[in-house]
Amino acid sequence: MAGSGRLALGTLQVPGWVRGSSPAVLSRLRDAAVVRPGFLSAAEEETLSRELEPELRRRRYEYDHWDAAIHGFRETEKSRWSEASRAILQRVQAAAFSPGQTLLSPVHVLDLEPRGYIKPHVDSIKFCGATIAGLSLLSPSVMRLVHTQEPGEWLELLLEPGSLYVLRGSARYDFSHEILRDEESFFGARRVPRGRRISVICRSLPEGMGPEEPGQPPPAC
Ligand SMILES: O=C(O)CCC(=O)C(=O)O
Ligand SMILES: [Fe+2]
Ligand SMILES: [Mn+2]
Repeated sequence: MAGSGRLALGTLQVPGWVRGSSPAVLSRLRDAAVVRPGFLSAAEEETLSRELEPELRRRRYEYDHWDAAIHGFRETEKSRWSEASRAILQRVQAAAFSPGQTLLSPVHVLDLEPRGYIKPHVDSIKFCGATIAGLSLLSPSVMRLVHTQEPGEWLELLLEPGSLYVLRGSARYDFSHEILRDEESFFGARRVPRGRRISVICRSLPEGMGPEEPGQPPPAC
């Protein structure tokens, strides 16, 4: 629907950037899988990509063995940020996490090349808490969530550059998430051509884990 960006499904208002297998799933995950398009201003997108580019460029894209979750990527765990980027990350924290949640302190930065993609996985419950929040830069992509016990239950999120997504609770624990490869990158009938995509991902620590002893998150966390 032009203008409102929302589609009425019965009484349920579904934003134009979320699709699901049924109104029941959409309704159930309404607060658990959230996308905020345009969360970043153009200037903020520029701030982040400018800061990340030199660090990422030093690394090589990896094409891991057959069972790895992520293909065609390079990544870094970043602890030191410019003041401007810290302000952006503070906004992510305020928008996605509750005051009681402690965040994993290095922020995960993932650079997917145009052919790169992420296979379905659930982030390790040992190292990551109930909330995952990600900023997308450069290229749009489609994130698909599939229920781990009921494969007919799914949700798709359209992640435009500058958007923020949040997965929490059931969307984080009961559904796998993946980023579709270019050949499969459709949001319904709409083709979403994949270019290089950078994501900046904040995660809460598992409950009961203090910030001093976060352990070493595995690469797929
Ligand atoms: O790139 C993203 O937004 C998600 C990355 C992801 O799923 C992970 O690193 O576990
Ligand atoms: Fe993940
Ligand atoms: Mn990861």
